[in-house]
This record gives sequence, structure tokens and C-alpha cells, in this order.
Amino acid sequence: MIEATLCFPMRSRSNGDDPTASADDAPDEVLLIEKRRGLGEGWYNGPGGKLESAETPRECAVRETREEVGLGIDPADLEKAGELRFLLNGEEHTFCHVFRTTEFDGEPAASAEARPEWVPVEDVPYDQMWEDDRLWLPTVLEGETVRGEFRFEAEGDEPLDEAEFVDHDLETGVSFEAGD
Ligand SMILES: Nc1ncnc2c1[nH]c(=O)n2[C@H]1C[C@H](O)[C@@H](COP(=O)(O)OP(=O)(O)OP(=O)(O)O)O1
Repeated sequence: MIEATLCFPMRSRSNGDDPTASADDAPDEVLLIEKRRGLGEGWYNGPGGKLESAETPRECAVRETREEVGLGIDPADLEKAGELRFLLNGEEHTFCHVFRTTEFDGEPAASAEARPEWVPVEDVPYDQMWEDDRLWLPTVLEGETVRGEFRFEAEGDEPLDEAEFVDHDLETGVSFEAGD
């Protein structure tokens, strides 16, 4: 089983050059990446990837976000927003920790793995993303929490991103342990 992370940096559009903006404005843009290689290539997602040995999920989300788009994040500024279990042909394939943050340093920059893009939350391109994303990501972008199981079926050795999405269970408003 693979353990992985996704990280969704968010900001308020009005906190740019708008003199009427307030620091309290709710975040309404999310930083997505267009994945340039590997699993989910060509699709949009959050920065993220697989845990390396001895790494915590928070450390992984921070490292992947820095490697993929160049943003610096303090692990303590990550808010745990979800836990997603992806099953392939009935077997656990990936367990994914989802984080959200409005605190980060730097400007996003492209890497070999990812092309970053700030996207208004109402324009998230769900038709160019993993099919399950439309089921849980809107809740995460609204500031809520999710726990879900998503079941895929594949023929032979097809990878997860070529498998058929068949069904799911989803819970919202879940609690996570401090430090998860
Ligand atoms: N079904 C689904 N929906 C949304 N997001 C995902 C899935 N399945 C997934 O695996 N994912 C996410 C979880 C991870 O963030 C990435 C996959 O990680 P990957 O890019 O393979 O990991 P890296 O460690 O960056 O890869 P390499 O360095 O080995 O290229 O997709």
C-alpha cells in the first residue's frame, strides 16, 4: 500500500492589490498543478506525492509542495482536511492525507513535475482531474473535512489512473487527531 499526500494552498483573490481587502476575506483561490509526469499525468491536482521512508505525512506534503512548485510551508501551518483510501480491484492501493493551508512563502514556479496555476474555487476544472476529486475536493475547499473510500477496477496490470472508477463512500465533518 502506498501512503501519499495532497496539499492545497489557498489564498484570497482580494488580498492582492485591492486596497479594500481585509485579511479576514475567505480564501477563494486554490493552487492546482497540471501534472507533467507519473500517475495522473496531464490532469490537474494539488501538489503532493508519495511518502519517503521515515517521513511524516506533513513533512511529505511540505517537501512535495516545495519540490513541485517552490512554495515554502511550515508543517504546523498545514490543516488536515482529509483522508482518502483508493482501492484497486478490491485491494488497498493508496492511502492519501489531504492538507490545506493559507500560510506559505514564495511564488509558485513550474518544475519538471508540475505546472502551477491559481484557480478560483468556482472554476476548478473537475473534468480534467481524477474522477473522484469532484466528490470530495469542493468540501475541502469550503474549509470542511472529509474521509472517503474510492473503488477502482482495472483489467490486468492497468495503473490506477487508467482504471474505471466504480463507487465510493464519503463522510464529511470528520475529526482528525492533533498533529495528524
Ligand atoms: N484517485 C485519486 N484522486 C486524487 N488524487 C490521487 C488519486 N490517486 C492518487 O494517487 N492521487 C494522488 C496522490 C498523490 O499526491 C499523487 C500520486 O503521487 P505520485 O506523483 O505518484 O508521487 P511522487 O512521489 O511525486 O512520484 P514520483 O516522484 O515517483 O514521480 O496522486
